Amino acid sequence: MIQLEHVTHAYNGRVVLDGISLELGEHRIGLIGANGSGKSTLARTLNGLVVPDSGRVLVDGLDTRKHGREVRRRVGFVFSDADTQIIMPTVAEDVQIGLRGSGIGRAEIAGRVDEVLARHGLAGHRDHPAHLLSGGQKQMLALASVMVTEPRVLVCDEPTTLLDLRNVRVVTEALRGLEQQVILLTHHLDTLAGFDRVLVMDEGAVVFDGEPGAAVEHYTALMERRP
Ligand SMILES: Nc1ncnc2c1ncn2[C@@H]1O[C@H](COP(=O)(O)OP(=O)(O)OP(=O)(O)O)[C@@H](O)[C@H]1O
Repeated sequence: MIQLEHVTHAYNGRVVLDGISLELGEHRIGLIGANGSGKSTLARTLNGLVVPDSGRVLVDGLDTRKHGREVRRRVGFVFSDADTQIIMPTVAEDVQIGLRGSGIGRAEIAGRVDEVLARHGLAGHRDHPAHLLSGGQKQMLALASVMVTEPRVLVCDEPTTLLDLRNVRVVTEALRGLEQQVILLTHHLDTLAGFDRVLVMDEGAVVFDGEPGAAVEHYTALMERRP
């Protein structure tokens, strides 16, 4: 369970999160809203990448302000541009690096890497140069590299933005199949069908909180009213 209590954050004096309080317990939660409405900043507070100016974020009762490392072990983060997340030369090395310092033995690491690569459709690319993968494969690798650490929650910040339609489907299906809690930020509104809950953000506040169809309607109406 993730709890936000009166979370407020400003950049250069401009408030981008304005006193947000939420309890995030559902399996699949979507977060939508206009560019600049504060979605990424909110998402980054969930694993302590951003610590709010005031208020607090609790992950299983752990305050992100005090327990950043422990929180990041529980809350994995996938970015929209996989290139910024892939850091090692080969596919297997990139997955493996997430387990460095975990105290897990070599044989178990190798087994976990193989299993995660297979689950993400990358078994045949084990020793491939990571930078030569297609955009969709890179996003699956970024996902695999986070999933190997077995987070309890996965926050995905527009993971399909740079992908073609086929790969949007591949990544969306992969996210749907996860047992973990998934919090998905997206401008691809149709990927939220079947989600348990969708939040709409506008100007630093959550302005709608409900089921996907109603949330998309609310967001569409909001955008149509904009000059
Ligand atoms: N590190 C930063 N320094 C200064 N301003 C920032 C920083 N990060 C975000 N902002 C500003 O905060 C506001 C909210 O940005 P944020 O990225 O949270 O919005 P978003 O809803 O995720 O937008 P998008 O849909 O475009 O990704 C924007 O005006 C942005 O320019």
